[in-house]
Amino acid sequence: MSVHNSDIKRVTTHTIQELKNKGEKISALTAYDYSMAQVVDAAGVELILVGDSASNVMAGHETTLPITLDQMIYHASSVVRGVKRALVVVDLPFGSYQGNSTEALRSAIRIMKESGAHAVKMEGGLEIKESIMRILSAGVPVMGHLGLTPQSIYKFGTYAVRAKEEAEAQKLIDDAHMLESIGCFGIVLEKIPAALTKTVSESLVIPTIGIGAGPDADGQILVIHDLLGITNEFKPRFLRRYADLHKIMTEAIAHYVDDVKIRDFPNEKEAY
Ligand SMILES: Nc1nc(=O)c2c([nH]1)NC[C@@H]1CN(c3ccc(C(=O)N[C@@H](CCC(=O)O)C(=O)O)cc3)CN21
Ligand SMILES: CC(C)C(=O)C(=O)O
Ligand SMILES: [Mg+2]
Repeated sequence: MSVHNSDIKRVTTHTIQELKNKGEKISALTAYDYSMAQVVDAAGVELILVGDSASNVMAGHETTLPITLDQMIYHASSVVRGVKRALVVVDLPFGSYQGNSTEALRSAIRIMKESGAHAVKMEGGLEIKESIMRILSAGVPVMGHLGLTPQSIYKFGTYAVRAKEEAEAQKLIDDAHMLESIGCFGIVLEKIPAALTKTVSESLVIPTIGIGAGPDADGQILVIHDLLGITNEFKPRFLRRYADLHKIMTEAIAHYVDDVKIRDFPNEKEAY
């Protein structure tokens, strides 16, 4: 091995800030396992999110609510082992931080200690301010998440665009400034009008990372299985599919089945 981990310049929360300062857009994607994290990291993505979307994509649940802190730690530790360069951020799952700030701090510390990740992400604004402050005080970088917050789906009822109304837009702007003022290093903005993303991103020092939030966020994030076209049914307007792996994987597997059936696999060269 000529290249050791220590030879690679790691992305930190400061690197992410410098990208915004330079006017360079930030690329982010999710990953939930070691093999996918290796590919995503080596392809040059700066921020890898171990999203609670693992609840949907990995476990097949309808919502992000069922995934547990232990399960998030399992996914996060697997991702960390596959990453040499990117900043690894982990979603605090539903129920692990909304109760009180002591429980929130305990959850964040478990993620940092048991997975080796570099930061946590939490959904919400003023409602969770005390919890975010406790975690930041412990030296754990925190990323905010405003707009469509899937852990609150049963409060809102739909996955429709958020903050179209003036009052909700103003609350989002206030929450974003509050998150910056207490020391969050970035904020995910999910499924809000592009004009609101522009306003928020231009008035904040810290970077915004958008999903369904238009072109003016300081960075973009997608779920990796959506980008690769593995999730076949999920086709919201904001998604661009860069490959049709669902088709490629299905054809490859069907070809294998055929080869087994016709006794072509394994052949002499593949046997001992
Ligand atoms: N595979 C996957 N990709 C994601 O981006 C994702 C997850 N799972 N799970 C957690 C959250 C949920 N997210 C979502 C969920 C639904 C829409 C959405 O636009 N759904 C409908 C429209 C619903 C409506 O307008 O009421 C759609 O067009 O598919 C967007 C983001 C984003 N996250
Ligand atoms: C969609 C992103 C921002 C997320 O929170 C997740 O994947 O869980
Ligand atoms: Mg999430």
